[in-house]
Amino acid sequence: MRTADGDRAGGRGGLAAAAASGLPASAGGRNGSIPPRPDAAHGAPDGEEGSAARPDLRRRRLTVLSGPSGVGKSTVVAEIRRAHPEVWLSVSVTTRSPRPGEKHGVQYYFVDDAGFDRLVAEGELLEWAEFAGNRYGTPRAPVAERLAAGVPVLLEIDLQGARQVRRAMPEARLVFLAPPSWEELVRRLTGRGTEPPEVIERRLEAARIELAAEKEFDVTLVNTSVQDVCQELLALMADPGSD
Ligand SMILES: Nc1ncnc2c1ncn2[C@@H]1O[C@H](COP(=O)(O)OP(=O)(O)OP(=O)(O)O)[C@@H](O)[C@H]1O
Ligand SMILES: Nc1nc2c(ncn2[C@@H]2O[C@H](COP(=O)(O)O)[C@@H](O)[C@H]2O)c(=O)[nH]1
Repeated sequence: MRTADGDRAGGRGGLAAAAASGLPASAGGRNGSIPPRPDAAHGAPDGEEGSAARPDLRRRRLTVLSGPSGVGKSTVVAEIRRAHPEVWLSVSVTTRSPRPGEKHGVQYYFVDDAGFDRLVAEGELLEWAEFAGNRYGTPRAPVAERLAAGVPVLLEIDLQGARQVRRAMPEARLVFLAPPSWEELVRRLTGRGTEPPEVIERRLEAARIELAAEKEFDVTLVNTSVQDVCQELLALMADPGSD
């Protein structure tokens, strides 16, 4: 585990607005609808109602996992989904087409461009970014709901999204997943066999930028073993850290 300087500038982020927002019953997806916004009214998930003398541990329950395409983020997330139901994994919205085996509402909510535009216009996304020709975003309301309930939340998003989360919620812990080597990253991305060569090239271009941004993250985990990374990630999520 490589640990960067965890000190962060800036004040506490607010999610009060997030709690007041949610996804519409249907975002016009190509594969169906997105679940409706939760009905319940939720308090400020960033603990604004809490005492300054008693730090609200919910503030630190948001963990962001980023890293270059092909490093193994989805593999790690799938293992956590399988073995650790106590961790809530955000399901992103994307305009990318499903890969074989991917299911609407499990890996992603697959929407068309108009559906994504609508989510952006209505402020339904906590963050969003364009990556290698497709758009991806994190539905705001479900994250706010889980954080308000004190549930540990994990987002798997790209560097641009991680930067947006850092700005909006400085209390989030940002974890960078690094490959053992550049060669191994290329091997994994190519070996996955899900993208044509030109898309692999775009993703590797983005990977160079993402690798150069490792220092922006609080912690780096090197994905040599999926099991080890899962254990390290779960240990981080269980550790509220210091103020
Ligand atoms: N520790 C590991 N050792 C060897 N292979 C791995 C390891 N972790 C993941 N892989 C393999 O690497 C490939 C890429 O993994 P994965 O799809 O999880 O990457 P990703 O970071 O989610 O990529 P993307 O950002 O493009 O979605 C997969 O074929 C996966 O099985
Ligand atoms: N900013 C965001 N990035 C996201 C989100 N969901 C996934 N991603 C990232 O996109 C790339 C490509 O993913 P792939 O499934 O097409 O291989 C990868 O880095 C993901 O982490 C999101 O909601 N916001």
